[in-house]
Amino acid sequence: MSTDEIAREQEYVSMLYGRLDDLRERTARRLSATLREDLPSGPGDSGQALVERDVAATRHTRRLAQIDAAERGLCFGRLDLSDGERYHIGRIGIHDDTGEDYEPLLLDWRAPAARPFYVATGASPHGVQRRRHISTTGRTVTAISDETLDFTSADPEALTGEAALLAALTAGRTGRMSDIVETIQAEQDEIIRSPHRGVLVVQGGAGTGKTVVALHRAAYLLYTHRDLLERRGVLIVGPNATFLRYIGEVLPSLGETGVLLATVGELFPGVTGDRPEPPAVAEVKGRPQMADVLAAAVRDRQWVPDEDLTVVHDDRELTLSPEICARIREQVRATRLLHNEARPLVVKAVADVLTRQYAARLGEGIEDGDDLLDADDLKLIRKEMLEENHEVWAVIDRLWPVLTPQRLLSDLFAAPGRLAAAAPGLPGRDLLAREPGGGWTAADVPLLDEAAELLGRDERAARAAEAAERRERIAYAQGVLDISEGSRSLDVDVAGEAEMLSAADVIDAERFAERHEEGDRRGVAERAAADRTWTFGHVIVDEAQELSQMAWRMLMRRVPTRWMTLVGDIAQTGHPAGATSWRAALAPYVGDRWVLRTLNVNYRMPAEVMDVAAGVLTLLDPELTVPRSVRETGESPWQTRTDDLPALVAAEAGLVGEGRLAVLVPTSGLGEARELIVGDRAAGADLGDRVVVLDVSGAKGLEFDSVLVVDPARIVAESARGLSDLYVALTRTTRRLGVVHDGDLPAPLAGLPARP
Ligand SMILES: Nc1ncnc2c1ncn2[C@@H]1O[C@H](COP(=O)(O)OP(=O)(O)OP(=O)(O)O)[C@@H](O)[C@H]1O
Repeated sequence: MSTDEIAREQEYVSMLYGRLDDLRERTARRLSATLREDLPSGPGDSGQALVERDVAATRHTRRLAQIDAAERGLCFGRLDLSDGERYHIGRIGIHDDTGEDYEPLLLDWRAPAARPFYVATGASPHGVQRRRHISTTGRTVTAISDETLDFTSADPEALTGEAALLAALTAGRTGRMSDIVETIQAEQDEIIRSPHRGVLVVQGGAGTGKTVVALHRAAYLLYTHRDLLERRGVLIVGPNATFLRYIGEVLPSLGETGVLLATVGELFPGVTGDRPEPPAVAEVKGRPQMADVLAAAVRDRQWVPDEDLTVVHDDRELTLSPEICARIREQVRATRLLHNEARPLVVKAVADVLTRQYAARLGEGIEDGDDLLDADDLKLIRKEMLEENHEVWAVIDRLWPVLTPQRLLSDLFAAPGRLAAAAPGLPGRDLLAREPGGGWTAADVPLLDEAAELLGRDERAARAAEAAERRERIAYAQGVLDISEGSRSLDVDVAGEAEMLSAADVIDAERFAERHEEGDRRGVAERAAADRTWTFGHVIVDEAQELSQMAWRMLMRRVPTRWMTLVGDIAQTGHPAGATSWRAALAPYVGDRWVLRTLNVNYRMPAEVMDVAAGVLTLLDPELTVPRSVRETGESPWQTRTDDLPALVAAEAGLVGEGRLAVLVPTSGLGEARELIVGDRAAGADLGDRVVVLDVSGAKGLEFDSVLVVDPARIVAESARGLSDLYVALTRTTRRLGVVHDGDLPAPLAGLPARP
């Protein structure tokens, strides 16, 4: 490329950076003006004004974040169209606001007009004559590469911007995923921009870009449907916390914040499902039958005694017979109210029975005793009974206890009798037995969510919690007013200051607290994370094949519109409760109403590694398509037997220089391997480190410059879906692959050459 051409692009790119600087400065000025704005002091106005000011400040802050995120690689492409038009493509849109026409100077990559940059081919040029990739370092243009689109280049398998793509794919890994806006491929673009408003399933082999495509789809949808999605939020579900950290920077680098990233174990507010548990137990908990088990467990807590229950009120013994208890239970159940919501009816029914009995006792032996008390007297007796008699409440609590999801579940797991009653025919039921306490597992979380659905709100507790929260807010507001009052007295020596009204003069703590309630200032993601009943605008699930049926039920409740993007690979299912077919996993929720897209090009592994992984894939399922690699490295995967793993690891780490090395070991040997290699059983999972030691489930979705797979035969033998785990392990590398064993190699690895 001629230096003149680079100089011309440099001029344009410098102009764009100049505009970006202007934009940044203007937005920062707007933000500070908004924050300095005086609020009206009239009592009725300031609440609304405060909310409006917050909305404007949030908008400016977000815009500033987007501008900052666009600094690196602001402009990366140019389209020359056959009609003579020319567009530069970049991370955000910039318009010429000095002229009348508001000409686009830079097209946001997500704008419809930018699409040909990703999808135009010789066979289908979309009006494009030339596509140019512009590389920059800082604000300096360092290279330009052009593709001319004509029918002589009509290869259907052609890659878009091959040089730029290969440069991205061969770059060393950093332990963090990067965005791919500069090199999105046509098959990926189709998914990112899909207009489908229901369930979109993206099936793709290892390394086909499912994760990165899902994240860019989130950015695209936020751009295209900003109003809706900023209000309702976008949820991205990933397989584990390490993975969420790995992908955590992609959306911020595209200027998008405020998306909630969570694992299934984090979707029940107030609980973190991170207690370890054997896969066989998680499998039982993930079965769809658990929904019936929980429903039965709730019914089981609605008790009818075998014998009379007695309570003493005012020295008189009152009884509730089993028949009366059964009748109350049937009548209350017939209302079909949820358990906690129905409890006030039980309270009322029990109190009525006991009050009538008590009144009858009072009247015993007195002529016309039945009519001794009028309705008001009965009301008073009932009130006293409920306010003062703990025995009455103890009986109600036995007949129909207030249940939290946590209490229902821990009581169920702790009592074999309760388990047997709720799950009479459930194979593997005994595996569920567990002492109370000790935290929750990821598989417990969908069960807690299901239980919350079955139990409903305990109105009294909810009102008490709301009242407590309100008292706290008022106390806080009082504190704020006290401070403003205090600081005023410090400032009075300024002339005329004493005449100024302070907040405390015009508003009391309670009203001040109310104002703060009006606009909940937390971001959408934060509010959604704290609210179990929040429903999202869009939900993206990565490694979706790993979700159990109970987890699907929970997720579906979070997105009643079913607008979801599910990405995964059926061949990589490792969890024993995970999916073996998309159809089976989704049928209960959407029937056949879902759309499938596949990704077939493997961007991660070189062909040499893919060849080895393909052997495992074919064994797993001969029907599955082997993804096509886009490059070769000339480095063959190898195998070795060694007693000195640390020395091997050190040698391999030396070969990848600044890159990342992962040692993947069987789960049962994880602590031992970490001790051996990094000197600490609890360390070795920090992706910022040059060497990490993980088991296969911990490496799901991640990638490294080099991978050592240790004891593959044990990896296969140990896990529920052994070959799938081996496939995952072999497909984590972008460059080098070594297999370490003690003489026992799974068949597809038997032909590997010895370590050079
Ligand atoms: N168009 C692209 N341009 C540059 N890099 C890409 C492109 N598509 C994918 N990649 C890179 O390929 C690698 C694999 O992508 P990703 O992790 O999204 O694949 P995956 O299908 O989720 O893999 P797996 O299922 O094996 O975890 C990543 O490094 C990603 O950045």
